[in-house]
Amino acid sequence: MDVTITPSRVAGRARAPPSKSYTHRAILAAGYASQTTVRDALWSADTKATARAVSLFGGNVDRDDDSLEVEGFDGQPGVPDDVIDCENSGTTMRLVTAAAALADGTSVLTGDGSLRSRPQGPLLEAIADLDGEAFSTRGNGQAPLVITGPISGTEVSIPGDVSSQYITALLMAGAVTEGGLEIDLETELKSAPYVDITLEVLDDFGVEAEKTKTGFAVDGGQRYDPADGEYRVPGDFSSISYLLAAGAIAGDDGVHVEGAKPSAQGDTAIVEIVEEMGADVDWNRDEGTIDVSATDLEGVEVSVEDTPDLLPTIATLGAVADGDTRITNAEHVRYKETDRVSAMAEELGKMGVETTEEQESLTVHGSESTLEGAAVDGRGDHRIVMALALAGLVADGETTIAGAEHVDVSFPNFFETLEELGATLDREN
Ligand SMILES: O=C(O)C1=C[C@@H](OP(=O)(O)O)[C@@H](O)[C@H](O)C1
Ligand SMILES: C=C(OP(=O)(O)O)C(=O)O
Repeated sequence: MDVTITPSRVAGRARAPPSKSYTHRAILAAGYASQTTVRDALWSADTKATARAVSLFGGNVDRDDDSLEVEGFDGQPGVPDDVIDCENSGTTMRLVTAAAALADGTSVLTGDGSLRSRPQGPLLEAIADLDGEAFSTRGNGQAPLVITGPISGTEVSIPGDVSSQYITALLMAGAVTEGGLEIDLETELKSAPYVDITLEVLDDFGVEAEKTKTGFAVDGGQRYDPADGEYRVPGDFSSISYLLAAGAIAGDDGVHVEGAKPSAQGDTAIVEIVEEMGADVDWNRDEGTIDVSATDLEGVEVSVEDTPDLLPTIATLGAVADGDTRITNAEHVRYKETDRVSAMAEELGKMGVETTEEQESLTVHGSESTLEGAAVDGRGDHRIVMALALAGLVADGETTIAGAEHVDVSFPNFFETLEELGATLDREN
């Protein structure tokens, strides 16, 4: 689907969708448990992939409005009777790989072209070190993956600078092994707040896991058992970043965002970033609301070491701001649905924005006057689509984004939400 954005101002109320990261973990944790109601779940292409995996392991997920009724496989995944298709979801592939290593037999995982080009090697090696069998059919550390369990080892080391999802995966699976797992980090950990999210969800499901001097540890033989059989998902700050950015660049009369209660998400940093760039921002943490309105923005320097998913949003904010916006510690942002560092440099380039790209950083040389409407490519990546849509709000002339349907990965009603805020859009199939 192509979406064409006509330059527009935005105003009014918008609700953030529930967190994708928390929903994935809640669905899989509920899979490890016996029976759980997951409330306010995000039902998107990616979280559906995790739900399908839970079903293939012998559980069942039923949707009832915004709640999911999850019948778990009670700590012991069965051998799937079909290939597990993780589609576009890195989180699903990593978390499910470690779950598959608990089954007494073989599981096969695959995904779409983007997911089949992302790195899985360190997790495969970890499973092999734990006495499971794990290989990439092409021998290149990428899916399709073949995993045979059960694992039996208790100590493993893994790099922390490729994906934190490997650690999340091992912690979630390690809790139901016999001997538990000690995970040593071979490098510094990037995307660290995502492991904090995991520890928070584990705790809410009654599972103990901890940070150690050298990494993380989880005892085995634990039961996933949330209080009252229920878990509630908070709002998604990566998604909120687009709403705040829309308000900061085009919200003269203010945008009011709901669903923004504090949680372990590193991407809450977007509130400070937008404020530092000069927007008027007021976050009422108790109510879970953020009010933002547009002013002239100025370039900033931001490290995305902990917050890789904010890069596309910050790049667009930087394009509109006056002066340079330097986004640093961004190498791991190249291993996402697409290489987002290059994707944002090239697509903003089509809109007349100058950037300087280095292996670990992106500098956007901004100024609102330079943004020109253009035909751009969302690269099959939900975050690139949404960040380019924001640029389209303030460009000179129309911006057409190809592949706009990919917002269904994390923010299925993104374009409806923009329209409700007053943006003028045209969809073409
Ligand atoms: O665990 C998670 O929910 C996620 C972790 C991050 O990935 P990496 O740990 O691979 O950087 C993030 O980019 C992704 O969108 C979601
Ligand atoms: C990178 C992302 O997700 P995943 O790793 O689950 O594909 C994302 O949502 O930006």
